[in-house]
Amino acid sequence: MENISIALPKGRMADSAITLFEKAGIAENILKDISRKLVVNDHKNLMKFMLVKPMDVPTYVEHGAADLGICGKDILLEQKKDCYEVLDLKFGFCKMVVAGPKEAKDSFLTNKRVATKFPNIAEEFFRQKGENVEIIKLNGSVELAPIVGLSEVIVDIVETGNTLRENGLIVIEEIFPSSARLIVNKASLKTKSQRIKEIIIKLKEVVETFKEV
Ligand SMILES: Nc1ncnc2c1ncn2[C@@H]1O[C@H](COP(=O)(O)OP(=O)(O)OP(=O)(O)O)[C@@H](O)[C@H]1O
Ligand SMILES: O=P(O)(O)OC[C@H]1O[C@H](OP(=O)(O)OP(=O)(O)O)[C@H](O)[C@@H]1O
Repeated sequence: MENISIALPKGRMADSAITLFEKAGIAENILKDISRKLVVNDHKNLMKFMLVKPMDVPTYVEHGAADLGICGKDILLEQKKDCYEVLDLKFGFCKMVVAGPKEAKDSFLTNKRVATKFPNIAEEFFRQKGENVEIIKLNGSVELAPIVGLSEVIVDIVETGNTLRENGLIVIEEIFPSSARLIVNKASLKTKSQRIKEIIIKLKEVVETFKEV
């Protein structure tokens, strides 16, 4: 039987991703060992789990350092890496939006400045609308940008809307909904086809069971 390696996202998606594999019976108890250790081997099931930054998951999978990975649809659309997206895992729900102060909704600005962690998504969104914008790449706390005059609007993730509210911003336009996805290395799907398909089927069963509850 071949060894299978899986890149899981650190951060807010980690618990749900780990629980999913445990519920599917793919990894038993092994994942509780993940704390500061970045790779955990389940020798019994010939599985290797690695914990990486969410933004790095597609890189590990594209290069084949991981056969499978879990990350948000937002990251897949931003990076457009060369791997297969095979399953919507139905957690990590959020929305990609354009947001800003109320005034920004009503005014049409030329050469608007857009602060974002997602420069490619933002660029493509405004290009399709025929709007000329300047993209300002940030790595976090994006809601600060319009407050301090770094940008007129932002393109960012919204879930509860609390961060926008607390910073006096509103949603101006929705771009797309996002949730966690299972991705697969293209070559692995051919060379380790049987094991990978078994894993996909087991995860799908868990995802569908949760949906019915
Ligand atoms: N507020 C949120 N609520 C629900 N899902 C979110 C939220 N923010 C982000 N997500 C989803 O979870 C994924 C991982 O987000 P997380 O904040 O853990 O990592 P990150 O954005 O790369 O930040 P960091 O730089 O802190 O690692 C995102 O790609 C997105 O799909
Ligand atoms: O609608 P809410 O439920 O308030 O969630 C939205 C916030 O969550 C994410 O930020 P994160 O917590 O990842 O921090 P960051 O600013 O460092 O990216 C996102 O970028 C928003 O800022």
